[in-house]
Amino acid sequence: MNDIKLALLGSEGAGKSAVLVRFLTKRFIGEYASNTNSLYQKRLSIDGRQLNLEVFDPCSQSGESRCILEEPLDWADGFVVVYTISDRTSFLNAKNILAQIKESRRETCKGEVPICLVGNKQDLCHSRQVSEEEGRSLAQENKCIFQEVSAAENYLEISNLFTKLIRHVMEQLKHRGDRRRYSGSKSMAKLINNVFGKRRQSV
Ligand SMILES: Nc1nc2c(ncn2[C@@H]2O[C@H](COP(=O)(O)OP(=O)(O)OP(=O)(O)O)[C@@H](O)[C@H]2O)c(=O)[nH]1
Repeated sequence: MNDIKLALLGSEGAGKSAVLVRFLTKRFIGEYASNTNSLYQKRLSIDGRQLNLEVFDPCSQSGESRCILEEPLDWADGFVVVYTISDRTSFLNAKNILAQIKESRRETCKGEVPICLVGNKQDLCHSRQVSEEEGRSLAQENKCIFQEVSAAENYLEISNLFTKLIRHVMEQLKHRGDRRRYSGSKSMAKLINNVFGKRRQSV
């Protein structure tokens, strides 16, 4: 069984939890507790391979320029960076997060870091502040998968995005001789507990 570890990053209220819960449960749930770090786990089968997916959804901290946590950066095999198309600040924050991921992986990761840039709340396009083209070029600059989605309205696009990202992660892991620094024994649950003393969840 392959372990795939993803971290969700983005501004407060960008819809990280909504996107993830849509993928994991096919449902949209309007409000989530945002003051806890959560680790979601799910068994999946992709291309006939059984996977154990773990996704870390950190709680937001106040301040857009907050530093993302070092532990998820080290721990995760891939990242989902979410911004809101109707909030330019969240887009700028996503840009900053992408730079931080690249910087943190510069030394250790020879290949591309699997990242998916998600422009969420596409249903709010009447109050759009970030064009689709801007999102696409930021993704191209950073060699990310890109898609605008609406966690409120769609499941399929989100599911396809996660599947693409997971495939990319599987490719990268296959080519990484050293596998990962944090294998089974040092799980994210432990890391989260070390840093925050918070809970873990299973979906
Ligand atoms: N219209 C619309 N609202 C959305 C969408 N996705 C999420 N929301 C709403 O945006 C708000 C924030 O969503 P969350 O999923 O909690 O966002 P988050 O990024 O996890 O927020 P934090 O946990 O505070 O960092 C909630 O009120 C959601 O209902 C979407 O696609 N469209």
